[in-house]
Amino acid sequence: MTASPVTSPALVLTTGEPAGIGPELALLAAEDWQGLAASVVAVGDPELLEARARELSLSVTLDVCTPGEAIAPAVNGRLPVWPVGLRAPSHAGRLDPANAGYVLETLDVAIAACRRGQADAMVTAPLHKGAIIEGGHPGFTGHTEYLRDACGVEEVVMMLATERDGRTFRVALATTHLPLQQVSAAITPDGLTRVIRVLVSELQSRFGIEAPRLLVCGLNPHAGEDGHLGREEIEIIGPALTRLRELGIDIVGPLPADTLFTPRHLDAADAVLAMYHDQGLPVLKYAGFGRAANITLGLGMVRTSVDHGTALDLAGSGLADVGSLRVALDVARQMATRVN
Ligand SMILES: NC(=O)c1ccc[n+]([C@@H]2O[C@H](COP(=O)([O-])OP(=O)(O)OC[C@H]3O[C@@H](n4cnc5c(N)ncnc54)[C@H](O)[C@@H]3O)[C@@H](O)[C@H]2O)c1
Ligand SMILES: N[C@H](C(=O)O)[C@H](O)COP(=O)(O)O
Repeated sequence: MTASPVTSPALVLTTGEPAGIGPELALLAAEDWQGLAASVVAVGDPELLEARARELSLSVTLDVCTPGEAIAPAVNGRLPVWPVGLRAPSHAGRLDPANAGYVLETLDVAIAACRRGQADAMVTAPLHKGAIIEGGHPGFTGHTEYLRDACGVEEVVMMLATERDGRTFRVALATTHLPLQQVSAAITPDGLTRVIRVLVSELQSRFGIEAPRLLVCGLNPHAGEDGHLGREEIEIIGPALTRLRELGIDIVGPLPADTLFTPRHLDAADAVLAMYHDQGLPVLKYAGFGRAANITLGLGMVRTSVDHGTALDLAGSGLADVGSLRVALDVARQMATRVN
């Protein structure tokens, strides 16, 4: 059955780590939605949000409502909220792992709303992974993996996107949140094949790119220097890409990562696949920090997030930049408008 396009999607926005900048960014976005053609509801503790609005003299009225009510179109100066109660009092800049369950509950509420079709997309403000782990969830590594498990899918892909010289610059990751020491072992032919299939399929269905061209990074310096500086390119990455090319996927690589991120290569590509977090994301964030969105592909629903973390050093100061949250909201709106 062909899905019908949604013209003004409903977005559910989780407000993230309560001691971080997430709550104030949700309020800042709501002060002026900048014409966002969507309905939006935030998920979080209303008293916390009220307190942050007061402390920062933000002119936002909270409308506390329940998930039973329809999500209302975004109106400047108003923030509808589905209430979730803090587990412990929260102070800007001071983490308390006792609130780990609160943060995860906000995610569960948003996931449930998307899965039952009440929301068309979820947008997440930053959480603090360490606080969740210390709060009794030792296996937690990030939204991406939590959402993968909650949605019951085998593979998801983290992709960050920003605008660069009038084009969209996208960087996806073959591996996400794991120690560097474990990266090489985590790169397998099957894993790479699954990641690239998800990436290609979602670039087609969610972004309307009929035949995406991918650039794939090598893992080692100079893509292994013909095996003299590492053999993953010869034994794992290269053969996996060859098989995918035989299936008709347009892939270039493995290329040396140090020179892949130059206009000559990037201008002809729809996305870059980096082998690990800090191979790809520093480049993307250098190009567009504060103007990028983090997108989880392969969930069967739309999820976007900001390009930054909890910024505990800025929480409560009013100095945090709301730019990336605005981009994350708008990318979610666009994705939910294209496919639902
Ligand atoms: N989407 C997410 O949930 C997400 C994304 C990235 C990091 N994190 C988590 O956030 C926590 C802190 O991570 P970190 O310290 O590496 O990165 P961070 O992004 O919180 O902070 C890095 C630097 O960027 C600045 N910064 C961040 N957001 C900003 C904003 N909106 N405006 C202006 N300056 C901003 C901070 O002040 C700090 O100097 C970690 O637990 C990390 O895992 C979460
Ligand atoms: N890797 C992300 C970044 O650097 O922006 C960040 O840690 C958030 O990841 P999740 O969306 O999985 O929490």
